[in-house]
Amino acid sequence: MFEGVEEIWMDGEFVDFEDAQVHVLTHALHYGTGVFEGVRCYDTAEGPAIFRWEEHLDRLFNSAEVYDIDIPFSKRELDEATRELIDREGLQSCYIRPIAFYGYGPLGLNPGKSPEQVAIAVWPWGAYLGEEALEEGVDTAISSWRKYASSQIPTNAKTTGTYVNSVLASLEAKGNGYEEAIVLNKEGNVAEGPGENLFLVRDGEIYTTGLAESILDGITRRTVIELARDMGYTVHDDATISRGELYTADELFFTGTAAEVTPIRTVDDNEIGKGTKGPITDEIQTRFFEVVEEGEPERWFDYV
Ligand SMILES: Cc1[nH+]cc(COP(=O)(O)O)c(CN[C@@H](CCC(=O)O)C(=O)O)c1O
Repeated sequence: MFEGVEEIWMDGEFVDFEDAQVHVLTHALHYGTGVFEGVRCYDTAEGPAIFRWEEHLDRLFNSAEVYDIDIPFSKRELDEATRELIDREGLQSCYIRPIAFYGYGPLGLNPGKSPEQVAIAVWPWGAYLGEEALEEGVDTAISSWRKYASSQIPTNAKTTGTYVNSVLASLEAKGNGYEEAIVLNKEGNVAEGPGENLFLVRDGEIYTTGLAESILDGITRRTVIELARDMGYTVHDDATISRGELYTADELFFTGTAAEVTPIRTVDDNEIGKGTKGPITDEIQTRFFEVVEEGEPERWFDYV
């Protein structure tokens, strides 16, 4: 996955890939006390451009605030470091992974005097669930693991430690021969995927789980809601979707920085629609890729 990656930006310096190490007693390794982002730089018609970078940086700093992580660099410094790293790696398009975390210091639940560290890595990352998935869709299963509630752990923060919930769901799905899981919240209604938001199409209208359903406020989710409305679709962005509604949906799809717009073709072996990418999903996916290839609207792109 990281073939060819030469350097990582770490705590203010560009370090060789193999030197980007942390101590085994790093606080975040033991207690999951880190926050991160997943961002894409696309090779647009006008050259490499980071997609909705400002929103991602805002979310990173907001996530950090939840855990009193005082990121010791400004958004501008992280922005400059990222652009320089992409340039030094000679990448036209890439996936960007900023992470801020409590480093090696006294252990114990109170991070106390642990240093606050930041690293940024970039690497080429193609279709998250596989190229074929973008065209044909993925086979999914409802996870037996529920999404943690926002009253238990803030779901508006991308916290490293909380991804064990996603890992469990993903391991279970793949262990049972499916490509991805769909996770229900503690009420038993649909939350999202382990690393994606979920959209449902029924009778020509589009639904996605509301932020109160213990989901991440996905930036791709915001993008798709806006694009779909611009295309004239009615979008219900605060829906409560039951498990049964997944089975009877006309179309389903995931959205995410890594997943982009990935159709869902089956849920628990039930075919969705015709068991392949639905027509509205196709329209939205096509529009999404037009946007990221053309670099339009400008406001969503920061050229490297
Ligand atoms: C739980 C979850 N929900 C929704 C999303 C979509 O959010 P957004 O990227 O802002 O549209 C992501 C992103 N998942 C990231 C990490 C994936 C990984 O495997 O790591 C991503 O897509 O980069 C999630 O992790």
